[in-house]
Amino acid sequence: MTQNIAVLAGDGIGPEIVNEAIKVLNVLKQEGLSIDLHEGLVGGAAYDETGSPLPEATLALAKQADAILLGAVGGYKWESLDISVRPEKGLLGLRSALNLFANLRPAILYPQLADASTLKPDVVAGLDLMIVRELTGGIYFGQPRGIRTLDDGEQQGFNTLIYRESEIERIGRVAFEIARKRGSRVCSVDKANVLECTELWRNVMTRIAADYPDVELTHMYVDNAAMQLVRAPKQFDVMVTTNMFGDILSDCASMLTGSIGMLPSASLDANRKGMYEPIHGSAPDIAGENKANPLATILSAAMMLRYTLGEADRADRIEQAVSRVLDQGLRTADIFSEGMTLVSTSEMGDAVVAAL
Ligand SMILES: NC(=O)C1=CN([C@@H]2O[C@H](COP(=O)(O)OP(=O)(O)OC[C@H]3O[C@@H](n4cnc5c(N)ncnc54)[C@H](O)[C@@H]3O)[C@@H](O)[C@H]2O)C=CC1
Ligand SMILES: CC(C)CC(=O)C(=O)O
Ligand SMILES: [Mg+2]
Repeated sequence: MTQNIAVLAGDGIGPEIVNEAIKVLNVLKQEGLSIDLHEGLVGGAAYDETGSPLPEATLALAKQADAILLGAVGGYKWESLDISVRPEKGLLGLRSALNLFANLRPAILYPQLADASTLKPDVVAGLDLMIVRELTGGIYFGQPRGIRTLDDGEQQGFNTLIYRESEIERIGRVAFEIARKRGSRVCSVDKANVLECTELWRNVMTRIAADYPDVELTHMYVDNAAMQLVRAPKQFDVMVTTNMFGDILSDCASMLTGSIGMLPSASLDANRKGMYEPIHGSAPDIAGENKANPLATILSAAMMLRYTLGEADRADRIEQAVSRVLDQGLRTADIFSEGMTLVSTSEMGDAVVAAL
């Protein structure tokens, strides 16, 4: 049966990087992968065209699709309108509407990129950690929120960090299940010494750990976790954490692998329907220059094949093709080092296609 993929390229470098992932998917399609790609508008591009960053047509397309491939949203032009990423709008609206609560962000060091990592080669060699980030709750969604004017005329900004036990439990179980297939260790990251909401997070993680006696659970405060990530990242197997902590820690972890342009992600609902996107944003500072790294998006397409489309072998092949291209010494600017060959976004995509 043909599976339908909604392709939402978005803004900034979004269309450039998604274009390269589409090239890769089209090669697989030509050799028998049964998928149809359907493009839709999201973010600033959608706002300019329709007046909404998440038009009804896009939401319907995403809901009907078997999987979604997304580039990135946002940019200077739309920042003041806060339209592209806020809850109920744009990207966060999409994640919420589709109940994509489980965000998997693997940080894997390709050995060829050891010299691009911000850490010393012996500290990162063999790095393979999975950040499991809660994606539809926490402070990015909590109510009340806003900016209000106080009686004395001063403005006050406020947000709410809020989690129900059931929200914590379901993301915790995702992390434990993933750990079972990996190194059997979960580190739950919170700020339970200061924030009651994450004290509950810690309690729930401890409670459900009893159902996974084969998995070791540890807890770590987020400030220490940030430090440990850049000190000795190989101590971690699976990290599970809240929406905002996971957002920040995954950007941090990306640099251990050489660049934020290397980290893919899967955002899954309870049935493993998913949206797949690089962890980075729309990079307006380099948009339109054909120099963004498309590998995170290509690797996100591989995750889509593995997690939602049931095509693990083809996912493996994409990952192997990426590895081969790195073996050839091809590097976009963000992962470039002396002696390597500097390539553009589209040249990198072409090279992955050739390696396939
Ligand atoms: N998932 C999404 O759609 C996200 C959207 N955003 C939005 O993106 C816009 C820019 O946000 P920033 O904070 O600048 O974060 P960003 O991730 O877009 O960029 C941060 C830095 O990383 C670089 N970078 C990012 N992706 C790259 C790639 N593939 N290859 C090479 N270099 C890359 C950029 O050039 C920039 O210097 C904002 O409007 C923000 O709201 C930010 C994060 C995620
Ligand atoms: C709208 C933001 C929460 C997007 C982001 O930074 C991310 O998902 O990594
Ligand atoms: Mg982020």
